[in-house]
Amino acid sequence: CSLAGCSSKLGLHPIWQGPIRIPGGTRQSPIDIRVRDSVFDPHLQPLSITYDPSTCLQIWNNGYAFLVEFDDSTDKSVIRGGPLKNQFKLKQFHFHWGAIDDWGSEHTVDSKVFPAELHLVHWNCCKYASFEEAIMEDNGLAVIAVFLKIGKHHQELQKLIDALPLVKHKDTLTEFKNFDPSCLLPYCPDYWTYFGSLTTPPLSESVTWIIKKRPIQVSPNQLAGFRNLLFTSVGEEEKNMVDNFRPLQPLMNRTVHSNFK
Ligand SMILES: N=Nc1ccc(S(N)(=O)=O)cc1
Ligand SMILES: [Zn+2]
Repeated sequence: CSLAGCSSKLGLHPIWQGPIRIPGGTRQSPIDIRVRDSVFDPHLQPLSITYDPSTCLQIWNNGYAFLVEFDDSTDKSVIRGGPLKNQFKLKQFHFHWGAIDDWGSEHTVDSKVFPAELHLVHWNCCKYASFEEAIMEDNGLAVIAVFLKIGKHHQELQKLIDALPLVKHKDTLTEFKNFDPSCLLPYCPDYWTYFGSLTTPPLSESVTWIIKKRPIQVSPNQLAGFRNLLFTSVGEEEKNMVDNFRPLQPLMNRTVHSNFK
C-alpha cells in the first residue's frame, strides 16, 4: 500500500500523520452544514469586525499552510458580538485548498465542496493571557471561515499571492505589512455558527466557528498560486502544498445556528 494508504488504514491523516478522529472527541471540525437543520437564533447580535492593517506583520509557511500573522499585543484588530460573549483578537489567517478547483474547503454546505476556505483565527483576550494558552481552553478561539469560489480576479488577494514565492518552503517567513483582511470578507452579514475544534493538530475543542454564508471570488490563476507552495523544507524532495484540508467530522449532539432566516 502507498504511504498515504497505510496511514489512512491506521486511522492516521495522510498529510499530518495525526489522528483523523480524536478518540472521545464530541465536537470536532469541520462538519457538513445541513442548511435545513440549522436553527435561526434571533438573539445573535451583529458581528463587529475591526481590523487595522498596521497590525499585519508577516507571512509564514508552517508546513501545513501559509499563515498571515498579526501583532496581537494591541486591541486594534478585534471581533466581538455575534455568538461571542467576549472580545477576540486577530492572531493569523490562513487557507485550505485542493489539488484542483473541484475540492479544497474543510466545511461543506449541504455537501457542496468549495475550492478553498479562508480561516481568520482570533483568541479570547478577555479570558486568556495568550493565543498559545487560549488554543487549549474552552471558548478560547473564534474562527471566521469564508468560502472561496472560482470567479473574478480578487485584486487585494493578489498582493498576498505575489508574496508566496518568498515562503515556498516549510519554515520560511517574509515580512508582509499593511494588509487589511477586511477585504477578504463578503459584504453579506449572514453566517452560521457552531461549537467545534481546530482542524489541524492539536485538534483541540476550543473553537466557536462563524461560517460566512456567501463566498468570495478568486480567479483560477490565483488559486493555482497557492499550489506552488511546498509542504517540504529546503533540500527535501519537493511536495506541493495541496489538499491541506481535514475530512468531515460527525456532527454528534450539536446544532448549527444562523443569524438569518
Ligand atoms: N494551532 N493553531 C491552529 C489555529 C487554527 C486552526 S483552524 N484550521 O482550525 O483554523 C488550526 C490550528
Ligand atoms: Zn484552518
